[in-house]
Amino acid sequence: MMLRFTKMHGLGNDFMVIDLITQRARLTPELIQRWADRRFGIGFDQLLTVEPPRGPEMDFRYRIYNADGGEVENCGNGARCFARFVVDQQLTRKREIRVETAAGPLTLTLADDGRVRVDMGQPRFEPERIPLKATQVATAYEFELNGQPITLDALSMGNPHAVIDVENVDTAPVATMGPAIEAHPRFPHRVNVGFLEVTDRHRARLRVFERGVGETLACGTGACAAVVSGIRRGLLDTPVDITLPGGALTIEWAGEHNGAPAAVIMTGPAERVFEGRIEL
Ligand SMILES: N[C@@H](CCC[C@H](N)C(=O)O)C(=O)O
Repeated sequence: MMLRFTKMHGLGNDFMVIDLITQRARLTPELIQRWADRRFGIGFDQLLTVEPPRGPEMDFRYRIYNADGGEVENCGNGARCFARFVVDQQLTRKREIRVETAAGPLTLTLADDGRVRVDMGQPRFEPERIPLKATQVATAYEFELNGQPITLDALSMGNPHAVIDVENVDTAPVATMGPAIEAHPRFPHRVNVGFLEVTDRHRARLRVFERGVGETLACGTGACAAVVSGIRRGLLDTPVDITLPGGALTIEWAGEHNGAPAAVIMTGPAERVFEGRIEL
């Protein structure tokens, strides 16, 4: 049986997108790993599936799998590509789309300039919701890594993120520190690791070592987590233009009011690359 798919990307964070409304497929971690391979497969950071919603208040269900085959809760660049995909494939005529994810509902809006605006929901700081082994909420957690002390912030955007401040992202130790923190025993579900350089109060640069993938050209939830962390620690003010190796996103966050964090808004591009069919 042949399965239709679309290759897409958001700032170079690339996806295989499969319509599971008009087609059927049983996905296994082994199959996803094989397809994700950039030499022997299609090549992607994440696989996204478009599925029928399970409740009447949602338009679609959106599921996300990392290149290592593991299903994850959230993907910001994927959410924008999801919105572009369902409109281009004429699966909806709406311009404001409600989708169900493993992290909760998301609202995706197609703007007139072709960019997609996503209400990414509330960030969460409680250690048990990240999850992170820590006794209380903080913005600076002390870690030991290969015998060296390091300080990082941690929060959840539906998926877990660590944020480390660096002077210059170009020389940040992403390839060495990224995998060591991703697999640190204090993050029982592993973690995405962002290296944040604050340029001024409304601009920042970021590189992300993604859980289950490695360093990617961009990470939408990582950008949201880094901006929220920067605003919470008094380093940044909303809105923030954050530049990743693959391009820039605009992130807005109105902070916390009466102990409740505001939702994070992410705006950026979503591109279709090609369509294909693969033997299942
Ligand atoms: N690329 C994504 C995040 C994908 C999931 C992440 N690797 C995880 O394991 O949580 C984004 O744009 O947010």
